[in-house]
Amino acid sequence: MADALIVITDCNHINIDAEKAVFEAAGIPWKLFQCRTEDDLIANCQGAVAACNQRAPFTEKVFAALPELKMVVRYGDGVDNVDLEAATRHGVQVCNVPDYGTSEVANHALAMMLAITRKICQANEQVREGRWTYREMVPIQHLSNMTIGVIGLGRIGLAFAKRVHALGCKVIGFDIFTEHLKGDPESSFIELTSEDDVIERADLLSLHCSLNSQDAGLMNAKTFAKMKPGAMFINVTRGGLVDEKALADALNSGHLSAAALDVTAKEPLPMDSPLRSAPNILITPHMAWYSVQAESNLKTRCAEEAVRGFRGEKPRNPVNKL
Ligand SMILES: NC(=O)c1ccc[n+]([C@@H]2O[C@H](COP(=O)([O-])OP(=O)(O)OC[C@H]3O[C@@H](n4cnc5c(N)ncnc54)[C@H](O)[C@@H]3O)[C@@H](O)[C@H]2O)c1
Ligand SMILES: O=C(O)[C@H](O)[C@H](O)COP(=O)(O)O
Repeated sequence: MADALIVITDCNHINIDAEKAVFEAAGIPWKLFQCRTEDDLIANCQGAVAACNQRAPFTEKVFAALPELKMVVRYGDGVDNVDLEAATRHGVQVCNVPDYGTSEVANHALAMMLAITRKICQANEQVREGRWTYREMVPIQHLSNMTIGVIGLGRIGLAFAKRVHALGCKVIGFDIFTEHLKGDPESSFIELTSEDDVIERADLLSLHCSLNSQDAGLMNAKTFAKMKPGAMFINVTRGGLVDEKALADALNSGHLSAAALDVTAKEPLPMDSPLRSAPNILITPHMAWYSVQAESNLKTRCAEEAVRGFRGEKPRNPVNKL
């Protein structure tokens, strides 16, 4: 039997100094791998009691092959790469690190909104190419004339809504749960309505809902067609929420005037993705969460949770109920 340890299953951060400090202070043996597949996880994680995980897929097959595993902690917020039902069946506690970078992601979505509404990237390209005129950028609308639609009003969606409200925009929103918003004076500026109404009335639609299997393809040819002609679209949440071919078609036809994505269905974005040749699209490499402080907060908290899992202590941020 392999010795008990904590594994980092995969991690593309600049370094793992924060985790190393936490594990060494706790006196717990640990190893770093760069697993991509189920088989990588099964081969490398024997003996692991707790795992820090970035993107590698924890599935039924993986849990069944790792009987000593008691906890998986995601480096991040979303847990869509972990089969929660399978984890629960195998008695594995899944945890995440919520709110390590809420303001970073909301700020990134806001930066994307300002860039696409003010046509900053096109203007920059044009100046570099030697042209000095605003004529190729017309029209640009006054921001406070815009209605911003927000789907998903959790931590990040709400933080984004507050930012755009401060700019004078009208905010309409939809969430499958709204209990936390009722009677909250800080979010009373949001007009809560149906998902369809948000999609149909928004001049700019921004997704902030978590990805559940039933939400896959939430934005598809049908829902993009419902959006106003000339509307804009932002997704900093998960690429799986969007049919990317349908988004490229909506941009190519001019039905949508612009889009900005921080996440794509497959990451890195495949070289043959139709999004690469679509017009008026801004794409960043799943970096909305990043700041020096958010990264350090994320890594330390992820490692501390894994130590609690290793020791059989109560987790701080459980996602599934055992
Ligand atoms: N790009 C990045 O770097 C980055 C960083 C952090 C988080 N994220 C993504 O952002 C998501 C949201 O993060 P959060 O901290 O705000 O989470 P959260 O749990 O606070 O909010 C998610 C909200 O979405 C709602 N929701 C779920 N399904 C929905 C649906 N079909 N329609 C409408 N609302 C729905 C939930 O009720 C909840 O209020 C995460 O799940 C993650 O996928 C991305
Ligand atoms: O660790 C990272 O690279 C990011 O924090 C992480 O992958 C982003 O995950 P999210 O918070 O979007 O679930």
